[in-house]
Amino acid sequence: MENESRKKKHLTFGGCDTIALAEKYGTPLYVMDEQKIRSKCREIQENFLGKYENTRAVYASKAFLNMTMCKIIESEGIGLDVVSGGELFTAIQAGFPTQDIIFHGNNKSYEELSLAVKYDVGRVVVDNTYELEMLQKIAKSNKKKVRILFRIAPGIEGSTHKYISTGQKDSKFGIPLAEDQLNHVVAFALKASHLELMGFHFHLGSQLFENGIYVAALDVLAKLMKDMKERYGFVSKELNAGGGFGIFYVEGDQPKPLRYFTDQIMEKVKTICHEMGVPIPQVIIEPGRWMVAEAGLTLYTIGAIKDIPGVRTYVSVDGGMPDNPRPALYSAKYQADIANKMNLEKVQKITVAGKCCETGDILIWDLMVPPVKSGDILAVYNTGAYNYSMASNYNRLPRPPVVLVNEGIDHVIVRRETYEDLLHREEVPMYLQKKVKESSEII
Ligand SMILES: Cc1ncc(COP(=O)(O)O)c(C=O)c1O
Ligand SMILES: N[C@@H](CCCC[NH3+])C(=O)O
Repeated sequence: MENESRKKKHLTFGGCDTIALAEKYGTPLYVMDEQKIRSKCREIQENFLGKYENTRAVYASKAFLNMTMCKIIESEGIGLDVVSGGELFTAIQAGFPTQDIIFHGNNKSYEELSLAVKYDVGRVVVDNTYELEMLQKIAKSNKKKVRILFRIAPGIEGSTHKYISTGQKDSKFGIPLAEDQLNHVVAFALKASHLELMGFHFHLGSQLFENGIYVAALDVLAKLMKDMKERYGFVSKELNAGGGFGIFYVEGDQPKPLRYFTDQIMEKVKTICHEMGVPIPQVIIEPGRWMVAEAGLTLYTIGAIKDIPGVRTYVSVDGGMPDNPRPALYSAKYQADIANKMNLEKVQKITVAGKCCETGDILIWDLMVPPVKSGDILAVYNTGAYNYSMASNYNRLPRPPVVLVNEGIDHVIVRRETYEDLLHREEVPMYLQKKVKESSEII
């Protein structure tokens, strides 16, 4: 009976009572639902990998990465996109098959590329000439042949926040569509003894809802592929259309099923190849947010409540911009509920503030909730992407743990940071450690 009433009042997630999770692990707490991640993987299998021949999907691990996530992704037959030595190291430590890893980034270092070459990463997506020349040298000294794609900047802009738009001409990512630059890199790669050019890549941006921009970018790529075929006889074996598929955060967001994007991409690629008289290359997608955002929930405890009559009610939680910098960075919006009052009517408008010394540390403006009290638990939805992975220790706040829930069972996959962790890498120079002289020594 008591269980039933808890169930009615409490939010459940991944088969777990969120209030019980908050009591067990404390707050703030990231909760990830394994089944939700796996169902996205299955959607990819059914609507893309299983539907079209010669296709590949990699998960953009910058959205949410740890060794457990590597294991889940590997078990679902999906590859991994990494953008740094740290992400690559995590995947290697988790035993992820390195041939299924694609390495991205606009400024990969010598050390990062060396790690990629040493561990036989499947593809390196080369972003610029500097990297191209360095990679050839590293591959040569390791006596290995590295398979590469070129990332191009197609000059196509999606409708999203400008900080997460990447396909436009004026972008730090990708090789510009300038004939001399393109010819230079392609000619270099085709001659390079230790590189094998497989094709091209673009990534238009994040939280995108329209498939038309993928088609427009493929039109740009078609022209490039024709030029390269005519000039060098080079025919792309691979074409990577990036990620960016949008998800639902708040009213107004209109997410589409994966096939809305992938069917259109495949149809366009087929048409282009038919017109060019070349075989259809392997088509690759790299979703990040779409795979994990909805699988995540963040739990907070409500502390101070400040009512400014006639203005607004600030309700402060025990986390904020360090565990979710997205509202401060991109004016991102979220929905939330009071997890211990799910059966009550929403009659009060509040603004959810974080606990940092920043006026901009506001998680949600104007949220309708039931009458709220200090000690209530706030659950913020769809925080699975770019929250844990972008978390910081601002104001010396220890980062929250990540608990994986799966049909009623919970496991800690990342433990909570401690104050000791915060001091872990610190050293005080010897000269500052000297004690102040005793007064008897001075006089
Ligand atoms: C190269 C590349 N691929 C894939 C992604 C994944 O993007 P999203 O999380 O929006 O799917 C990103 C991030 O924007 C990216 O930079
Ligand atoms: N960090 C961004 C997404 C960046 C995607 C990578 N290029 C976000 O939270 O929306």
